[in-house]
Amino acid sequence: MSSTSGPLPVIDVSALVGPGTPGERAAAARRIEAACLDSGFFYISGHGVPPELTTRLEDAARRFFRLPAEHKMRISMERGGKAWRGYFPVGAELTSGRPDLKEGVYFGAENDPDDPRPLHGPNLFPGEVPDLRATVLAYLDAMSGVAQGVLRGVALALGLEDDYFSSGYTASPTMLFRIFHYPPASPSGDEWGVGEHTDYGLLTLLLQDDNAGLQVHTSRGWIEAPPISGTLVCNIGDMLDRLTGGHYRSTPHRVRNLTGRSRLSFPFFFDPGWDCEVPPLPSRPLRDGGRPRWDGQDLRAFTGTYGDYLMGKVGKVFPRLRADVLD
Ligand SMILES: O=C(O)CCC(=O)C(=O)O
Ligand SMILES: [Fe+2]
Repeated sequence: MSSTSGPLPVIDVSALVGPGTPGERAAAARRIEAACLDSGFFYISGHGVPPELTTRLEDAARRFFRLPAEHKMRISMERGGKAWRGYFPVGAELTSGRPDLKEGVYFGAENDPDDPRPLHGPNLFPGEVPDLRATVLAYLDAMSGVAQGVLRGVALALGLEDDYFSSGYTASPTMLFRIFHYPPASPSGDEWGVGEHTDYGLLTLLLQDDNAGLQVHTSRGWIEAPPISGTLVCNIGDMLDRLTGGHYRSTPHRVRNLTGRSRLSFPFFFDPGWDCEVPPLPSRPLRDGGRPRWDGQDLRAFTGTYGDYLMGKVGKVFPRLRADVLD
């Protein structure tokens, strides 16, 4: 249960996200590679997202969570149906089989109402916080540019063309975005804001307010990933772990808010296209001989598309919504 403090690297990605010389890009890629081989978690600076956009987002999110419960329920996930968008109250999501001590709103790319794919469709925005819509959509747009830049670095690190992801797996990415509010946890209880899990896709980019709570399970034990102003926490998901034969780690993490204050976080998930299969790269032998990972799952054994993989996970974390999404 204990966690020790241990710094994760802060990597300047400006040369990958914006203009950069081949030398600068290669240097950033080497730092990303070292972090991916180690814990699979790092901070990024130089991402170019305007601070006023993140301030606006935080401010609008705070106003939303302060609304009376019945107002928040006007955009409840039940109304989002198979698009899997909208608000869920504290206790409705079960990340690792137990209710999480958090409430939140699920968003994604703004899709057509007739999009036949599960988890695709229009977002639900609250009428009471009218600026949230434009702010979330601007933030999604900014994040997809940052994610393509970080993946350019990952591609270079893997010895691939720098557009390997942007012209392939993420040419038409699956993008999900959430805003979470973690009420303070009781220091004597054993409630988790988010239970231990790994993320499902390629990359997660996490904005945190100034309250700590995120913990990462590295080979040196559980360490904290506290907020660092102006940075985002970046971690890799199961699909990048699978693609690299386990060389890049999709590392378990969890959240416990012991600050005594309300914590807000904003994870953005940048994942392969819905219909993409993500087989391991041919040139990579399995790390540790393909030893099963923390949860006993063998990522290599899965067959199917990223959409299939994601749907398998969704049914577990939102059992009540499963019928909506799966029928
Ligand atoms: O809120 C956080 O700090 C992390 C959230 C997270 O791990 C997730 O949504 O996958
Ligand atoms: Fe996560």
